[in-house]
Amino acid sequence: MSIDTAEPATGLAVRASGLTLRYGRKTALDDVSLTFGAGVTGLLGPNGAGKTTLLRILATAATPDAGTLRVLGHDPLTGPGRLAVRRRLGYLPQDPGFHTGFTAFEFVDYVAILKELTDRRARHAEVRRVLGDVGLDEHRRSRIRTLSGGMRQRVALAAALVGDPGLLILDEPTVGLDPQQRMRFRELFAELGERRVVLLSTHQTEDVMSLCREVVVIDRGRVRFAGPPAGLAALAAGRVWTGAGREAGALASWRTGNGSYRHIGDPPAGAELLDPTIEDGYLTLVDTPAGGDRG
Ligand SMILES: Nc1ncnc2c1ncn2[C@@H]1O[C@H](COP(=O)(O)OP(=O)(O)OP(=O)(O)O)[C@@H](O)[C@H]1O
Repeated sequence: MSIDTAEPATGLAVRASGLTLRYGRKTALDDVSLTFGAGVTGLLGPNGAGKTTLLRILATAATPDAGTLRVLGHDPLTGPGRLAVRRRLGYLPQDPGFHTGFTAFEFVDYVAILKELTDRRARHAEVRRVLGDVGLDEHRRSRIRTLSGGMRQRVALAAALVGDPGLLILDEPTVGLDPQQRMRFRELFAELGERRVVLLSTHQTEDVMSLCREVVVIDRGRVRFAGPPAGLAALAAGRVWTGAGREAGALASWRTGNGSYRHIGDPPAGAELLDPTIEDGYLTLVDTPAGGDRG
């Protein structure tokens, strides 16, 4: 795929090598190397894994203690490189820091001004376009403080989409959304990923399955997996089975809707094996308490 945001020689949009970031004694990212290009890349990992820290570095909101980085062909660790990346970036942070007295329109317009959209008419048309894309056109005059959590999330996404940036970095964009909206957002992200670079962190393995070309799993600051979603599921091949009751030796076990149990780990001889999902692959990678029961 030819995309104006990727490096012509490699087709890659982001190349990170040896990224390390410490908060005091806590190492949040530990020698992280990864590359990705156009399309939607998912970032999975347990709470505290380092996802937000990594996204903040890629979005030029944090500086690593060590490592090298190329984003859209620029080095964001230099002043000019940082500016060039920021001009082509849409970032949805975990905590967008709204001015809650603003209306949805005013907030997105404010972000559009910061993004250097100077022509008023064209800017307002762009603000209406992105509010429409996230299904908020009717609520554009509502003050943010009066909107629900899911609607605020949509305002934040609209702000990230302003100016049609070549690189979108989205920190848990579907959190707090109802199933209909989540579906709608998946469609939107898939469409954006056709001609843009989209990196999104999520706890939803369904998002990854339905959307992502590549998935990166991080745990305790380190990359544990990088590859296509099917490759993540394949990690659990031969390690998922079903049975009538609990199994103490399983890595994780849970009761499913039909009353049977699904287990991950080393199956006993003669076990009825199941096709693994991405979630199964993920659970074999990240630490789960032995015999962990997810209800
Ligand atoms: N400003 C900070 N000061 C100290 N420690 C921090 C700070 N920010 C993050 N951390 C720690 O760094 C680690 C990585 O945090 P990060 O927010 O990147 O994880 P995450 O994968 O995004 O988690 P979650 O899924 O819960 O959002 C965690 O142990 C966290 O407690």
